[in-house]
Amino acid sequence: MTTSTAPATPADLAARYERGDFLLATARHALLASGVAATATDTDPARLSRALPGLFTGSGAPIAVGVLPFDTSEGTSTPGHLVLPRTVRRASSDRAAVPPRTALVRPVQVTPVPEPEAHLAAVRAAVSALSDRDLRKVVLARALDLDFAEAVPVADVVRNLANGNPRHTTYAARLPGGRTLVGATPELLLSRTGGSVLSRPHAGSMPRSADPAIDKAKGEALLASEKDHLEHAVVVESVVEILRPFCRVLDVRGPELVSTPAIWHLSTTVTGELVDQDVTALDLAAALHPTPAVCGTPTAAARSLVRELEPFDRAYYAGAVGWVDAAGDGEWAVGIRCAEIADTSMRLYAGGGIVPASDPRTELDETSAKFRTLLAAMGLEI
Ligand SMILES: C=C(O[C@H]1C=CC=C(C(=O)O)[C@@H]1O)C(=O)O
Repeated sequence: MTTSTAPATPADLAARYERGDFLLATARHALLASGVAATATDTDPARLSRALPGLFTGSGAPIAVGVLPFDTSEGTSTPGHLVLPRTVRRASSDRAAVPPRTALVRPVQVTPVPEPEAHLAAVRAAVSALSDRDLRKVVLARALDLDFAEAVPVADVVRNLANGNPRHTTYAARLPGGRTLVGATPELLLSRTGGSVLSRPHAGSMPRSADPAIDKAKGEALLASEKDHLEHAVVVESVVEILRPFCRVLDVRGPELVSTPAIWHLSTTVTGELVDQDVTALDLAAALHPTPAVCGTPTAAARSLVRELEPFDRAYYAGAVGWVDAAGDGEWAVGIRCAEIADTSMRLYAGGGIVPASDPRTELDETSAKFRTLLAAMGLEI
């Protein structure tokens, strides 16, 4: 195992990413992991975590990187997947910088899954199910399949994501079976640095506008929206409730208005001090996941409704992407604004929180805006 200290900027690392590597990068810090010293694959994140000390010792790698799927409940078929890499490069910088952009070929076919009309029907069904089944919130997603005449240039997509989303976390992770998950997420599930934990739940959205005055008004409308504050509060309550037993102090600040290039969001910052230093970043991420930002409340009933209403398996969309080291420190991002790439095709995912006051058309438009993160990286407007 080598940990490179050669000077590099986060932009250099994003530019050096190659298909098969693991990347977690903002314009100010980045981690690039390459090669495979060992892997661990398990549907139970707790078992993955318990296996880690032995894997660290056996492989000599002091860090594990990887993904958790959306569905981590008993009986799920999509496993969490960790890689103990051979090489890890890290970079941080006071000056934000991004790798250059590359022009990409256009897809030969674009297929929404389901069709927009069917998503509208699913949102209506979800709103009814909320009261019938006593749910406070459920997150419903749709997908967009892009087919190309040639292999998708994964590394170029990743560089374009980093170029277009410098304030957010661009990620790429190899999945079991050789596919690649790529995305640029604004949402931090959990980081642990020594005794300090940090979570930045996001929920409540409003598509942005190219017109500055309209854009500003949209942000203000989100900040004033009772429906979005409710959607957001459900997530913060869950994060706080789950972190509280692990932390001796917990500080909650927010919600505040934040933005990606495509969307306004409500975001809250939760910080805490760990009681027990043996609890790792992966343990905490597994305890929090799936938050109501990607699933709903109560979790099990919301997950059942997601399975009933979405015509696809989410796999790693709305999962978690990150790393944990032998000391227990680590960072796990929420796996949204992403696509799964398999050779000549890619599936984009976008979801939104549904509460009793949700309007189906607004929800459809919100998912269209969320697709823009990946579409912009592909140089597409659809
Ligand atoms: C589930 C997604 O976004 C979540 C994160 C931020 C805002 C959200 C919302 O307003 O619905 C979602 O909870 C997604 O982008 O696919």
